[in-house]
Amino acid sequence: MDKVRVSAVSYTNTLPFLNGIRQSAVLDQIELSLDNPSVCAQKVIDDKADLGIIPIAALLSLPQAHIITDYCIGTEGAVDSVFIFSHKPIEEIQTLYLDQQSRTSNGLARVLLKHHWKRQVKLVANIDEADAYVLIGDRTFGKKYEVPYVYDLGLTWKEFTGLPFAFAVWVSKKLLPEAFITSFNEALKLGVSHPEAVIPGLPEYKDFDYHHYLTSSLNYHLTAKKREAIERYLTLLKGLDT
Ligand SMILES: C=C(O[C@@H]1C=C(C(=O)O)C=C[C@H]1O)C(=O)O
Repeated sequence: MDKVRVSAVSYTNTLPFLNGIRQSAVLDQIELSLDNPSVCAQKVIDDKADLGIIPIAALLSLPQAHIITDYCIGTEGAVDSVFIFSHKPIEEIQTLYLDQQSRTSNGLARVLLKHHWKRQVKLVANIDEADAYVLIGDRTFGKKYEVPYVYDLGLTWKEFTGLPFAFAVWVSKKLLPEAFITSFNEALKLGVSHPEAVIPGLPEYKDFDYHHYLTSSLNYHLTAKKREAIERYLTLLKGLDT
């Protein structure tokens, strides 16, 4: 079998998965690249990767997608790395700047603004012109104490729907061999069973607790409730364009 080209997210949230993969024999069967989430999605869409952990928003562009593992980048509430940061209270914002590295959270911000906060905002191409902006991943670490108004989108989704959330799932366009899928899933299982193992050596951020982030804020299990959340989110996202 040719090596399976895998695109994984280059953020701290994915390190537990990578740790499991690196301890597994499946490592020899893959060619790994690390990309921001938007690029992960594009690589799978363009057949430049066979498997990726891709933003769920991109599932709308991948009708033939197979979600192939029991794991995701998810949360049961506050995720602590997906935010709308704002100069004003959310009730007053008129303009929003989206994160160029994100697909899911950009959509989530738009869904929540419309349906939860009942706001109509204009998307702007320049962050300096925006009342508020979406930011995801490591670039948010420690920043929530520096910005006047901060909205955690995992928490807001939970308040809106009562559901947990999955931001990204492992997806292939073509069905991969069963034996490979089993080994890959086992490797991920190993990695997420000790998420705190990746902490030593990570850069420190003021006011940011990796242990809490990796073991409590993030939740890697793709449960039935998270699958329900994905369906709900995709329906709401599709409705935004009509
Ligand atoms: C929790 C996160 O989940 C992510 C958010 C994504 C998105 O908005 O498209 C995609 C993958 C994940 O990295 C995060 O990046 O902080």
